[in-house]
Amino acid sequence: MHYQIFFKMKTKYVCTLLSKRLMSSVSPSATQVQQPLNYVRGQRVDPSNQDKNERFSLISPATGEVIREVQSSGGNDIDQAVDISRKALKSWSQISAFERGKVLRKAAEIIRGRSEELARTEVLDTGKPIWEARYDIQGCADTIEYYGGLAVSHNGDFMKLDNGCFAYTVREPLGVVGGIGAWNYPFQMASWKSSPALACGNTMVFKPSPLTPLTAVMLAEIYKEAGLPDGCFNVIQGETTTGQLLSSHSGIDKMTFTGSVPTGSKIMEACAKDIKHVTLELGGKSPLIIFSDCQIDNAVKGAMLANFSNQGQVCSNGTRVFVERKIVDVFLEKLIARTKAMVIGNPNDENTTVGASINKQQAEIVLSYIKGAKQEGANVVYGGERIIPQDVSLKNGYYLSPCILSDCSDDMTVVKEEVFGAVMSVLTFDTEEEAVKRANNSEFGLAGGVFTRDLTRAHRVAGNMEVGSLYINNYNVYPVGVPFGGYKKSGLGRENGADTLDYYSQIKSVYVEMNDVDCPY
Ligand SMILES: NC(=O)C1=CN([C@@H]2O[C@H](COP(=O)(O)OP(=O)(O)OC[C@H]3O[C@@H](n4cnc5c(N)ncnc54)[C@H](O)[C@@H]3O)[C@@H](O)[C@H]2O)C=CC1
Ligand SMILES: C[N+](C)(C)CCCC(=O)O
Repeated sequence: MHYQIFFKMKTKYVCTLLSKRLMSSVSPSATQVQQPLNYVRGQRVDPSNQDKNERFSLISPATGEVIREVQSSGGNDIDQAVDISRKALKSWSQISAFERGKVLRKAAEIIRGRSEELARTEVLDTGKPIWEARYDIQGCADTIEYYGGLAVSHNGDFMKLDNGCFAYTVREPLGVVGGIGAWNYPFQMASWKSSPALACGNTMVFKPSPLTPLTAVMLAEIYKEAGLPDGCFNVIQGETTTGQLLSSHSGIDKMTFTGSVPTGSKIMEACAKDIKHVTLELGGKSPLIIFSDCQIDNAVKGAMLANFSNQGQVCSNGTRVFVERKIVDVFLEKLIARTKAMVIGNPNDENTTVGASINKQQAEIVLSYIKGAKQEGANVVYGGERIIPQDVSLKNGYYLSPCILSDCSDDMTVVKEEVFGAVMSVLTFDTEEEAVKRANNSEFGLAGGVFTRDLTRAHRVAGNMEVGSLYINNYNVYPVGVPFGGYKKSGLGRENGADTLDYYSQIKSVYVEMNDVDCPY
């Protein structure tokens, strides 16, 4: 479902479904949040890691409060989770794809039934507005259902050869998959990685980001309730060391990762030792080209979707907004007016459109990019400041007003590097050729967009852009089934589409001789 449609539904949904009483009854309870967060052999467990000092604090982005301490998983925990996944692989990989698909489809149904609780927990972890969290959870149910349906269709081929001989191919699972997620879409990362992996008959050990540990383990419980045998999906919590131990573990056959380019590169390096398969969904600095013949209000909305969802913490964000010079003034005027109307505040409030940054450190990175941009000559035409909401309980959260920078140039740091916050750089151009050339002048290639009414131009630009996902007259929509992943340094492999199943399986070719062996010896 598109964001816009979701926005329209939001008001109705709020009025009819979400009385305050219902909201509190589905919010994560303190007891639930305090439960063990590792999940191994079909149950929540605390890590056995002997070093009790290896722990981290879970902090609510909305309030800055410490919610709990989480102990990191160590080598023993990972050995155990990998071992259990290996044992579970034997039977799970032998079950028919139809039966595997049924489990996934059932899990999707359970997610829909628990969506409000999942969304509220995601808000607690991430600080994103509740309507965005609902949208994410709903999308995850769709993805899991989609792979549940697709499981049966992922088959091999048959090849007729000479003299009655033939060959066939079988799609087999890779084995035990290690997954590592980032903090901006925690439930989505666990779902997008586990569902195609499980559909192909793999088992998985998943490590969420230490900033957002709460919902992956809920997914594990949902899978169990849906009939997934114990040991097929395990969750371990931890920081960098735990991630390193997982990605370098010799019992892992494939790593799938979402996060920053430097970490992705380290994971790929760790995988090289054992020639592990790897999927990397990394960062971006995506371009959005707005031509003067566009429907301008749509272009403004598209630029906002490309920059301001999830506090700007989205890998595919179109942060380099190239606007044709003759419409830049009117574009900025409309953009500022709409951005001013955004509501910054408590992510659990229905009307909030800008929640909290994930933490102080990330907010400071964002503010320092804005400061640097000013020093390099950009003009802050709106936002880019820390806002302390009136609600005193939120005073320790990091709330930033969405920032619009004009007068940007391609050589500015803010225009070259991934900021991972709501900072839109507006650049001007005169010709299509120039815009495309400048858009492609980046080490990243995750996504891009074009707004124009000229269909020929739209498709020509789409063809010329060096990106994995291209939007014509919209931005940042992710319908299930449409592959997502990057060109260049933005990654390897694809998620969310049918092709994804190829990245979680390998082909075995079987040759069948129907005659006597013809041998020259
Ligand atoms: N493009 C994207 O999708 C994302 C980009 N980022 C960018 O990355 C910056 C840093 O944020 P982080 O959360 O620290 O991202 P990160 O990429 O360093 O971490 C992501 C995940 O990898 C794990 N990890 C870290 N180092 C590892 C290693 N050497 N081996 C294995 N696993 C490892 C982390 O524990 C986490 O689960 C942000 O400021 C942002 O700019 C962050 C999240 C997502
Ligand atoms: C699919 N999407 C863009 C919503 C999330 C992908 C991961 C990321 O932003 O880090």
